[in-house]
Order: sequence, then C-alpha cells, then structure tokens
Amino acid sequence: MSTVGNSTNIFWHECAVGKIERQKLLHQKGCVVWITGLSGAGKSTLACSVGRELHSRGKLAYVLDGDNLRHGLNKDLGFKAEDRAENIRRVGEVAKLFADAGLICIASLISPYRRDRDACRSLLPDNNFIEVFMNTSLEVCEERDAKGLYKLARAGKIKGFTGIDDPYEPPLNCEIVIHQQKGEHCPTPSAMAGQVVSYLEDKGFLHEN
Ligand SMILES: Nc1ncnc2c1ncn2[C@@H]1O[C@H](COP(=O)(O)OS(=O)(=O)O)[C@@H](OP(=O)(O)O)[C@H]1O
Ligand SMILES: Nc1ncnc2c1ncn2[C@@H]1O[C@H](COP(=O)(O)OP(=O)(O)O)[C@@H](O)[C@H]1O
Repeated sequence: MSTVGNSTNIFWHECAVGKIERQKLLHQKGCVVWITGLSGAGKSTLACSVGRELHSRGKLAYVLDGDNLRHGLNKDLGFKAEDRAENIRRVGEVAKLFADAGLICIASLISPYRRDRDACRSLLPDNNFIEVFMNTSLEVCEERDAKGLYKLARAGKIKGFTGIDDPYEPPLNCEIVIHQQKGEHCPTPSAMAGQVVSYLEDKGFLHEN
C-alpha cells in the first residue's frame, strides 16, 4: 500500500501479460522517440515521416503531436511555464504507457525546458528514450512561418512565443541531432526519417530480441 502524490492507500496490480510478451507479439521493442525543437523546426514533418517509414516496415508506431494533444488531453493548458511543464509531464506519462504497450511512440513537442525533457527520460528504462533535437535555426523557422505565428509574435500579438520572448533550452546530450541552418543543405523529410529509423535499427528496437 502506498501514497503517490494526492493518491492515498493505493496498490500496484501486476498483469500476467507483460511488456516482453507484447514485444514478442509485435516483433519490436517499445521505446519513445522524443522530438524537440522550435515551432516550425520540422518536428511534425519528421514524426509523420518516421511513422510512415516504420509502418511500411511492418512496425507499430504512434505519433503524439503537441499541437494535436492540445485539442484534447491538454486543452486545459496554455503556454506559461507551469502549463508547458504539465503538458510535457502528461505526454511523457502517456508515451511511457505506449512504450510499455510495445509501440514505438514518437512524441513531437517544442518541449522547451531541459528539466521537463529529462524528467520524461527518467520515466523510461535505460536507452528507451531517444531524444531527437531538430536543430533548425530561428532564422529558418521564422522564414518558413508556416502558421504565421512568428509574424504575430514579432508584432506583439502573441506573448511568450518560444524563441521570440520565451526561452528554448537545447539538449546538451541527446541521441540524434538534425541540423537545418540557413544557407546549408537541408535534408529532406525522408532523409531525416532515415537517420532516426537507422538509429532504431542499430539499437535493436525493430526486432524482438
Ligand atoms: N506561445 C507559444 N509558443 C510556442 N508555440 C505556440 C505558442 N502559442 C501557440 N503555439 C502553437 O502551439 C504548438 C506547440 O505546442 P507544444 O505542446 O508542442 O508546446 S510546448 O511543448 O508545451 O512548449 C506550436 O506548434 P508547432 O509549430 O508544431 O511547434 C504552435 O503552433
Ligand atoms: N526537411 C524539410 N525541408 C524543407 N521544409 C521542411 C522540412 N521539414 C519541415 N519543413 C517545412 O517546415 C514547415 C514546418 O514544419 P513542421 O513539421 O510543421 O514543424 P513543427 O512541427 O516543428 O512546427 C512546414 O511548412 C514543413 O513543410
């Protein structure tokens, strides 16, 4: 019997079928691919491209996209620091469940604060959290401005916009970095996905043992 947060007198119930059995069924290993970067960095594009590539290889993946989750699970949250932290915490917990279900869970959120990303990492067994930093410069993101949000932020019509008047803390030690800088060759979405899928292949996530 234990107390966790505000939950008192609670018990953990173990089921007969566990992660190992589910992984055998799926011929893969559950893990979390966590994509972080500025708005417009290419996170959703990469997430969908990785998802499609894995699907074509017969692997079960699921994308948790920040923007999409804010339409449901996280619709009560805004963009102040505490709300972003709670957003990341919830998605980290959901991603952990997906990984435990045996899926390759691809989470794609700005997740601007290092502490929140590290807390998600600590929820997973060693090596099962693969952090991908979309190192796309602010200049490139702003030039793309696919949703017109940078223009609004520069005009002061959106307050606390990441990269403009709200911080983004780049990872110090992540598994994969994808560079997209102005004036440099920019990898295609499928080349970027290839980099991630090769990593998963090399580390054995695309096989059950
Ligand atoms: N203030 C502010 N700062 C940053 N982004 C903003 C903001 N307001 C709205 N948006 C839109 O919300 C999307 C980011 O949601 P996330 O859940 O990924 O953000 S966070 O991880 O909680 O910081 C982000 O989507 P992406 O462009 O896909 O990153 C924006 O479309
Ligand atoms: N590798 C790439 N090369 C060129 N354009 C890209 C690439 N990846 C994404 N984009 C474009 O950049 C814009 C933002 O991409 P998106 O995936 O929505 O970013 P995010 O999810 O980080 O906000 C979109 O218009 C998308 O088509």
